[in-house]
Amino acid sequence: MFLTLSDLGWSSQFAAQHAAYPSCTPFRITSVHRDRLIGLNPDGEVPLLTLDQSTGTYAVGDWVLTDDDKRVRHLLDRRSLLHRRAAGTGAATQLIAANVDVLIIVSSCNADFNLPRLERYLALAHQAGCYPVVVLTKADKSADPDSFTGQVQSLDPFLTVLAINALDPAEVEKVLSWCPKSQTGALVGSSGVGKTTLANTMTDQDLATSDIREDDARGRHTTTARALHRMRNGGWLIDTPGMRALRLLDAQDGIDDVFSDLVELSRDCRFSDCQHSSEPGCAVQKAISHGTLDPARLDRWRKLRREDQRNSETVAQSRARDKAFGKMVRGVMKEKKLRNR
Ligand SMILES: Nc1nc2c(ncn2[C@@H]2O[C@H](COP(=O)(O)OP(=O)(O)OP(=O)(O)O)[C@@H](O)[C@H]2O)c(=O)[nH]1
Ligand SMILES: [Zn+2]
Repeated sequence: MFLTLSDLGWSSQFAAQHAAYPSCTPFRITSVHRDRLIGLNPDGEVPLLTLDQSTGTYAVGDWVLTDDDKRVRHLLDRRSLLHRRAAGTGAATQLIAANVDVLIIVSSCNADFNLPRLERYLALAHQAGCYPVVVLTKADKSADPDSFTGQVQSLDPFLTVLAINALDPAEVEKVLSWCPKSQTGALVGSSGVGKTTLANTMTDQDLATSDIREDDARGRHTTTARALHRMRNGGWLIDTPGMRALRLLDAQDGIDDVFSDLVELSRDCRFSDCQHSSEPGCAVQKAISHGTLDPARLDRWRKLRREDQRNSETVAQSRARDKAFGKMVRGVMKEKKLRNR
């Protein structure tokens, strides 16, 4: 199949950056490995090397410019970026995907349905710069799917919300229409909500078995998961293990976008640092007492902001917090011992 650069998501924004380095060749990154990248362009898919042999600053979906030896010379400015805190270790961030146009937030019309979780993903989409589309799967199993879409729509009347049966290609068309030809989508959501089912229907493939076999630097066969998949309609779908474990990071602005009604309200509070609990002149509490604001929404806003602050702490900050906590615990133990004497 012949693909042009624009089929791959190339746009005037990238072309303008390429113009400064006309002798370089553009590639879209389809997977990132420890020592090399895999790039795709109209001539096919090839391994690319970076100048310092590290790949941590690149993400699937990135556009890069290479020299004639297939070495990456330039990383083009991203339209959007999804990242997360690296698992287990301190505060290092891990890039998950770049240049994602549409973040498909998947939940289902059953026990998984959970508004706070949807708000978290919406904040993530806003922060990353992606257009959010909420897809509620298993509509065929629910007696009243409209009640679920209604709840999501109550978060934001302009939000795109689709309730579908992810196994039915005709219904999945509705999702595809929000991620048309040459646009890039990514799926997020909890385990079991139907991401794999949806991804398979969108790509007409069995993604679980679409790994690529290639020879690594030492000539061994390795099997790696392909991360950028072409969809039925000519769009692209990014599916990586990291995508499935996204947490909020530095998402203050994204959270405030999702809770813009609360941000607006708090501008009317008497104190600029109002915590909206029992301060006099609090516009948020006033809205709650007038019944125009659901107090649960205020709780969810607070909780998300706390979660984001905690995830965005630097290593030094989290050590200081642990140290302070240890000190507090030791103090309590000491006091207890003294009392028990
Ligand atoms: N009836 C019905 N079943 C669905 C639908 N979507 C998913 N399923 C079923 O739900 C189960 C879980 O779906 P998966 O696609 O594996 O879920 P997942 O989100 O990929 O889960 P992880 O792989 O754990 O992340 C499978 O048995 C699917 O066949 C739907 O819209 N309708
Ligand atoms: Zn207030």
